[in-house]
Amino acid sequence: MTTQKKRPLYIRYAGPVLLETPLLNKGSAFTVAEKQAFNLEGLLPATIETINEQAQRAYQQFSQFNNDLDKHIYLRNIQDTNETLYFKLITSHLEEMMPIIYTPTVGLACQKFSQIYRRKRGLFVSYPDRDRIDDMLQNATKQNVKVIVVTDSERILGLGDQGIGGMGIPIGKLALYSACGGISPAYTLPVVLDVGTNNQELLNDPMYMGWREKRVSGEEYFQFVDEFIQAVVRRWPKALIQFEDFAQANATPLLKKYQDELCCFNDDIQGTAAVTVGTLLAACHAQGTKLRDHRVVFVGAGSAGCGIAEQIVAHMRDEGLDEAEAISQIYLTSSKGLLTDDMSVRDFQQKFVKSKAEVAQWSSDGQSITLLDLVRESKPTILIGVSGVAGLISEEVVKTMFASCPKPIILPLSNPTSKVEALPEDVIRWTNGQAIVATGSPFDVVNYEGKKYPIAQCNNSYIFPGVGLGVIASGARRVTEEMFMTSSEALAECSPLVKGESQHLLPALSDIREVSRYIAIQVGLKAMEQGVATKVEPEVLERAVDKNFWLPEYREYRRTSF
Ligand SMILES: NC(=O)c1ccc[n+]([C@@H]2O[C@H](COP(=O)([O-])OP(=O)(O)OC[C@H]3O[C@@H](n4cnc5c(N)ncnc54)[C@H](O)[C@@H]3O)[C@@H](O)[C@H]2O)c1
Ligand SMILES: O=C(O)C[C@H](O)C(=O)O
Ligand SMILES: [Mg+2]
Repeated sequence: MTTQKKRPLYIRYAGPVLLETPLLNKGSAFTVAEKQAFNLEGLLPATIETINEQAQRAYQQFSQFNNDLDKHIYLRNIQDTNETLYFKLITSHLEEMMPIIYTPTVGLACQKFSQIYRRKRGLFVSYPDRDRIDDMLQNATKQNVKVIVVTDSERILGLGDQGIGGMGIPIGKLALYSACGGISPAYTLPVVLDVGTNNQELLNDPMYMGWREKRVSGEEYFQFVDEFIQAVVRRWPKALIQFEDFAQANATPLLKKYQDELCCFNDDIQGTAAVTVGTLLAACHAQGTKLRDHRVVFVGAGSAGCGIAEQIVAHMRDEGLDEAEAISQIYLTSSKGLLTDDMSVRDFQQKFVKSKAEVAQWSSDGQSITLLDLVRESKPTILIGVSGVAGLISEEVVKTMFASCPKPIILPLSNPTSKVEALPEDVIRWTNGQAIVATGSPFDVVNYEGKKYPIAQCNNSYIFPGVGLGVIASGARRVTEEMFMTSSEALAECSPLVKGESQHLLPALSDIREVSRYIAIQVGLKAMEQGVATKVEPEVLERAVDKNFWLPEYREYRRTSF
């Protein structure tokens, strides 16, 4: 990545207001000349520090907290007072701090959102204020918004309905847009749509800060979301909108409604599919297999499960199977067992249901076909957990799979850590060290019989920052399925295992910015090929990626004349 000296910024704030503006505040790094020009004399200690010195102090303070939620609160406080320093700090310690600002700690921060609330960040768009959404967007502290992450908080990770507490997720995702995808925090806006909550604990909690009503649903809900979307289109017509952590019943309908009309995507459906297929492509490469050689069982048939299944089908087709053959190798289970044609299922699950007549004899109790029945009978080579339920991938399930598959690929992807379908160390032990394992939340290396097994974090955070950068740099007006497929392939190409560099399935976090840049260029090229980009020259795209890649360094300030 090339770094260029940035032009000075012309600033119209001064004095305490400048110090209270997180995008502009430099704290002890204001120079003598700036202190004079911006009425800061006397407001700061005498020593002028570099951003590295500031980050050193902040890291020392961070290290003094001994629980992750306190560390999270501390980092969020830096983010709300000095965004440049925040990104300097977290990008210098990404491996240590990503689990604090993002999954899994962000889950707890969402659950405790009203209790730990400190300062404003993002937009709270509440249902009772629905006739004033345009005004709210005018109030946003960011004027030139390029990426919005929006949630209605109904399915926060595997933790269910968190009311306005779900705001923690858009904040965390957008922090990664800047830290991993180089998108300036000046361009990002986290939004929570407050349509009430069905979480009775929150409704009973006197501290709860959201609209204290049951969730709005049905037509009124979709109309409200549409009012928000149309207001965004009026204010920032080119902004990329990422839908995040919507419940299963709304996630797919919203995506279908808007994906051909706006520049938008659903991260849980499409981002998750892309990172999972990227991980599977890397695993296949390690085994010398193709995706089309595999039989895949899903534990969970919701947004993530069906999104991944669709993209696996698309890749199997690219590898020569026809659609029906590809679908026949994929099995989805919900809490009622294998999806079969005698069940009532959602539209997006329909194509994956199996004929009950053909599989009825698989059932051991003559009724539903449980996960164990399915694994015993279908003999999968890949098992993917996206249920949000801890422990579903049991010892018996794994050992049954292993009995007919000597090199199983097992991905317990549910977040946060407390919801993981199986612990990696157990899976490694139950398969005598033969399984390839990746999880959604971060896990330590597993030591088994003297050997070390690194556990890849198969999380959509490997995908959305690069996709976002590619969309911005190419000026894409839509985010297509093919752009996501390209992002999976680009991620797999960056796998250290594929490159023969190490046993790691996915790249190290220390390389994530280079990986995002590579994904961005491939995604931008795909957008051009498909005619949805405004830039059309590959060299122009590469330059735009580098030009858009924001790095956390202070810029020189000059005073605007009023
Ligand atoms: N690693 C990642 O990047 C990533 C991305 C997206 C989602 N996820 C995780 O995946 C989980 C599910 O997300 P989603 O958006 O698909 O949710 P969802 O609510 O749309 O789907 C959950 C599915 O699990 C099924 N389920 C519930 N109990 C079950 C049981 N006992 N047996 C089998 N299936 C059961 C439900 O029927 C449903 O089909 C969450 O925990 C989320 O954190 C991880
Ligand atoms: O937020 C994450 O860590 C991944 C994913 O979007 C999820 O909902 O679990
Ligand atoms: Mg999510």
